[in-house]
Amino acid sequence: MINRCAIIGVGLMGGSMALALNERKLAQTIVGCDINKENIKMALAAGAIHESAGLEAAVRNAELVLLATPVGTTTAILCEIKDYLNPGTVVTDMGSTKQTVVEQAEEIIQGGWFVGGHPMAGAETSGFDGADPYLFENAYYLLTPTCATNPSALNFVRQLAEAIGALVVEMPPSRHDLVAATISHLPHLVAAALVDAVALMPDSEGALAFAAGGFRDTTRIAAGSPEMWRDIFLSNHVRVLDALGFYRRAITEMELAIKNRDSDKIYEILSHASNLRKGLPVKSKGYLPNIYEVVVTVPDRPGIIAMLAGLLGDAGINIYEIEILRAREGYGGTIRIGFATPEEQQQAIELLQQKNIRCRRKG
Ligand SMILES: NC(=O)C1=CN([C@@H]2O[C@H](COP(=O)(O)OP(=O)(O)OC[C@H]3O[C@@H](n4cnc5c(N)ncnc54)[C@H](O)[C@@H]3O)[C@@H](O)[C@H]2O)C=CC1
Ligand SMILES: O=C(O)C(=O)Cc1ccc(O)cc1
Repeated sequence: MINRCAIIGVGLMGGSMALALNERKLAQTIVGCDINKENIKMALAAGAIHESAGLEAAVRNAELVLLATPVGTTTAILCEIKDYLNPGTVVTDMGSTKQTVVEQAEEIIQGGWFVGGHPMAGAETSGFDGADPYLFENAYYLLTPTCATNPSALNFVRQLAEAIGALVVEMPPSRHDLVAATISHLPHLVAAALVDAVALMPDSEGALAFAAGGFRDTTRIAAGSPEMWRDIFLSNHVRVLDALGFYRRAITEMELAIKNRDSDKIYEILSHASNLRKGLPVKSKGYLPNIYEVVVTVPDRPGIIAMLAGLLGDAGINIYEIEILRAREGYGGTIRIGFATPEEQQQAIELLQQKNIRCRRKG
């Protein structure tokens, strides 16, 4: 158990970490530090942090200092706290970019006690309000040690990430930044550009209102914090521009195929992408195995979800996840239920059919 853990920035990520540490009783005292008093208030009220303090008081005697602020603030915060750390205090961050941050952190925090970290889980919301103790469950947690990293510090952070349910993968900071640029930063850039593209359309007013699921799915992340994403693009500008180059190549190939009315080429590009996309695990979080889904159509009645859950629960069938796909008020809706095994999926279908509930296997 960690005696005293300081979390700088108790927004979505720092708040989730605080909740996760408490949930698993991994830290005796968690002290939060944040310039946003609202987030501190919420974190204290939720019992996520036990105390709040300014930077100096927060990190004094802490065994672990965890930075969860926008990446543009990391270096300045490290400079401000470095003189108040005990020898051997482990310092880690949760920022989305690594190379520059790690280079600078290793200059500031001597002895290899800084370990770069990046949990590959999150949301488009920010602030403590959206914090979730299970955010890191089954998520990849990337660590970016270098030859300067102290092995005990690395081990400490690895064990912590594993203890909150994450799967740790180590990679060099430069590799991290290229991977993150391609699978995370570029998608954000594209999502933002897609939303802005609508505004470029002649007579665009009102067009957004017609957006169906596809537009919503591809642009969800565009609602993310502009401050956080500005810092990410600035900090990882080299790799983001590389990723943009890959994207430009893909777009140009498609543009040419459409210009040439090249039906085979368009089909080839789309089916290549479709196959790659279908190969992703159903859950957005990395390494989870497939889940086995059943789609249920039910009338719109109060208590209908409780009825479904009760029916399955009484039969000992565990619901792994549940989502309302569509609903028409007063009529009915479609609900997707996920199970961990094909056996449970089959049992659920048989049970629901016995009760004359419309359902089908998905996928
Ligand atoms: N949002 C996401 O999905 C993910 C974010 N990250 C990274 O985690 C870090 C935190 O992001 P979020 O928690 O989403 O942002 P957030 O906006 O929810 O929380 C950041 C918190 O840091 C505080 N803060 C800012 N400057 C500060 C300073 N100088 N001193 C003390 N507190 C300060 C803010 O007031 C805020 O409460 C960022 O570096 C981001 O790149 C990493 C993975 C996922
Ligand atoms: O909202 C989502 O789906 C995300 O992908 C969140 C996210 C944002 C930034 C990161 O560095 C990692 C994950």
